[in-house]
Parts: sequence; C-alpha cells; structure tokens
Amino acid sequence: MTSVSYFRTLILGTCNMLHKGPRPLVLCGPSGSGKSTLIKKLFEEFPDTFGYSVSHTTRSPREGEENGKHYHFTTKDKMQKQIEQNEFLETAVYSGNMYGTSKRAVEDVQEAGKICVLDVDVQGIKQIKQSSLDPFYIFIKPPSIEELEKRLRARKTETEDTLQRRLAVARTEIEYGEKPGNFDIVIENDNFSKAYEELKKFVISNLKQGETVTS
Ligand SMILES: Nc1ncnc2c1ncn2[C@@H]1O[C@H](COP(=O)(O)OP(=O)(O)OP(=O)(O)O)[C@@H](O)[C@H]1O
Repeated sequence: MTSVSYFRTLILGTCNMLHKGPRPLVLCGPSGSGKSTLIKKLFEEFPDTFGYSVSHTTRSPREGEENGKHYHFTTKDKMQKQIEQNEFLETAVYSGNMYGTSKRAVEDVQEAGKICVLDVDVQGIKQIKQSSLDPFYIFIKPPSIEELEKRLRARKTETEDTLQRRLAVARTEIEYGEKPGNFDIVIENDNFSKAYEELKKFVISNLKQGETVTS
C-alpha cells in the first residue's frame, strides 16, 4: 500500500475506533516561517483528510469573505460572553479586533471525520495547553532571522514598520519554540520540500502509533 492510501485508511480506522476525530495538529512559528505554505500543501495532497477550523473575529468582513467559511463574524459583546462561558480554546487581539478559535469550530471538523489543523501564535499555544484539546504541537522554525526577513520582504505583505515588529516578535517566538518540551516536533523550514516531508512523516507516524495503541 502506498503511504497515501495507507494514510487515508488509517485515519478512517482511527475515527471509527475512538468515536471521535484524531488528535488535531497545531502549527506555530514566526510570521513568514512558512506555516500557511506547508498547510496549503498538506491540504492539496490530502484534501479529504484535513480540515481547517473556522476562527471567530470581530473585524468586518472583507470583500469576498463569507460568514462561516472564512471566519465566523461576530461582535465584541457576543464574543466576550462566549469567552466567559469557556467556549473558546484561544483568543487574541490584533489591531483592536478580537480573534479566536472556538471549541465548536474544532468539533465541527472532527465530526466531519477530518483532522483539525490550527495555525496559532505562541500566546495561542499557551492557552491551548491549558485546555483539554490535546493536539500535536508543531513548531515551524525559519533557518535564520536574516532569511525570515528576506522571505517577508519578498512576500510584499508588510510595511517597514510591521516587518520590524514581526522580526522582533520572531526572536522571542523562536526562543519559546526551541525550548525542550514546548513542542512535539521542531521543523526547520530551510528547504521547503524537506520541511514538508518531515511534517508528513511526523503526522503519518503519529497516527500509526495511535492505531497500534487502539487496535
Ligand atoms: N523553504 C522556503 N524557502 C523559501 N521561501 C519559502 C519557504 N517556505 C515558505 N517560503 C515563502 O516564505 C513566505 C512566507 O511563508 P508563509 O506565508 O507560508 O508564512 P507564515 O508562517 O504562514 O506567515 P504568517 O504567519 O504571516 O501568515 C511565502 O512567500 C512563502 O512562499
């Protein structure tokens, strides 16, 4: 059996045995480290296997964004109430807007029989560690701050100001990411194909382990 077909079979088996979705994957890493690119490739290769949890936000929808698909658009009052009722795994504030991942959003993916993938910052990781989610924690590390700067400049999404802020945050995030025990695996994204293969191998081998334990 090829690794791809084994992977598909394996996940279905795990779902049936545990009566709930397999453990989610939480990816973390500095802005520009390559999380979105790695996740995109994983979704392209295994379109039926992984699902992204839909985050909540209090910001206004941008053109083309659909409620429930790109985000769950909500109000500050409503989101605050839900946070008080412990309905969120993690929340953060960026540019005055609230963002967060609800427990329901993860369950929706799991109930569809998929592995839930989350992309969160270090603050989110610390909050998720206080929850009962029990995911695999994956840190994506850039080869160096200089290379990170190069990639962020090439991406052309940042102003000089946001770039400098992202680089400053990146230093503390890398320190947290490299601290033993904080993550199940640290993947250095120097060569993209190599980093992707490492991610895939980690996911497959951990699901294999789960199957051995439960069968
Ligand atoms: N191994 C690599 N070598 C060269 N460029 C890469 C590599 N991996 C990713 N990139 C490029 O680096 C840029 C940043 O990657 P990406 O947008 O995936 O980062 P991110 O961690 O998701 O950032 P953010 O948290 O800001 O969304 C992109 O333009 C991507 O194409």
